[in-house]
Amino acid sequence: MNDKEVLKIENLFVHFGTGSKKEAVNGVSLTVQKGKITALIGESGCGKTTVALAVMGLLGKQDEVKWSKLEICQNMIQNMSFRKWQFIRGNKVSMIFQDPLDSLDPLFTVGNQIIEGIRSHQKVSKKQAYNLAVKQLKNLQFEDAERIMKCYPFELSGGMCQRVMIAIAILARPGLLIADEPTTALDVTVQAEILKQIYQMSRNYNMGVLFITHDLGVVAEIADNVYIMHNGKIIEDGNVEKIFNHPVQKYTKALLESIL
Ligand SMILES: Nc1ncnc2c1ncn2[C@@H]1O[C@H](COP(=O)(O)OP(=O)(O)OP(=O)(O)O)[C@@H](O)[C@H]1O
Ligand code: NI
Repeated sequence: MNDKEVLKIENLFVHFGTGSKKEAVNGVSLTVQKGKITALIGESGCGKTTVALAVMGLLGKQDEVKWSKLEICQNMIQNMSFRKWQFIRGNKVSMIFQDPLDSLDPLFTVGNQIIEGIRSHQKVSKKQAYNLAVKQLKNLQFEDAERIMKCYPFELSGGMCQRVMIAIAILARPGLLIADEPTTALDVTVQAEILKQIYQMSRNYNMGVLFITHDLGVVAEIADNVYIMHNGKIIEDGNVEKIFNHPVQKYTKALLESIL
């Protein structure tokens, strides 16, 4: 891994203990660069989320996971050592999940959770953290950010919880952000603003982003590089211009035609 890269996966295989006979992820290799957005796209069930969960060390004990190389922000991951994953998850990587409702703690206010998140990564006072939190929420289209800070998760809609999760993930200033369909639950104007935020964060803080989606419009808008996944394998990759204008594989062409 060179110092421009924040994620390097070589030959990742995942086989779910409880699932079908075939591999959910079948020899995937990909790289995410600093300050760039790398999209992982493909139809539902092709294995995108499974790749993300494997990188985060979040697959179950009964699942078989192996790789030739997995490197995150200059940390070589040899096996699923719990402590190593905790360190990496806490310090280097943030993930925004497809379903936000499971990710917030129902017992604490939104403000509490954002402030805690900031203070576990940056040495700032509670007041400074509060101000950072309010500013970030405003950037994510919460006009009444001060009121939102006092709310419990159950008082917010799914889309609002998702934006809170995005605030927490961004404020952790991770080297690598993994965003799994982060805007699917949101309406179009909010979605556009959030994509802009993720884009700016990646440029301003040199954060590498692995952006999982099946929305090619979104990919065209923000991605620098693209990996096309099909049946557990990467079938084509390249920069966004190459993929959209000069696709090689039949599957990629079909995928592109389906949105035109
Ligand atoms: N916990 C699990 N146990 C068994 N099989 C699973 C499990 N999670 C996912 N799978 C299977 O693994 C394959 C890949 O699933 P995955 O969730 O990674 O797809 P995806 O590309 O993220 O799809 P989507 O776009 O719908 O989110 C699917 O066939 C799915 O049914
Ligand atoms: Ni998924």
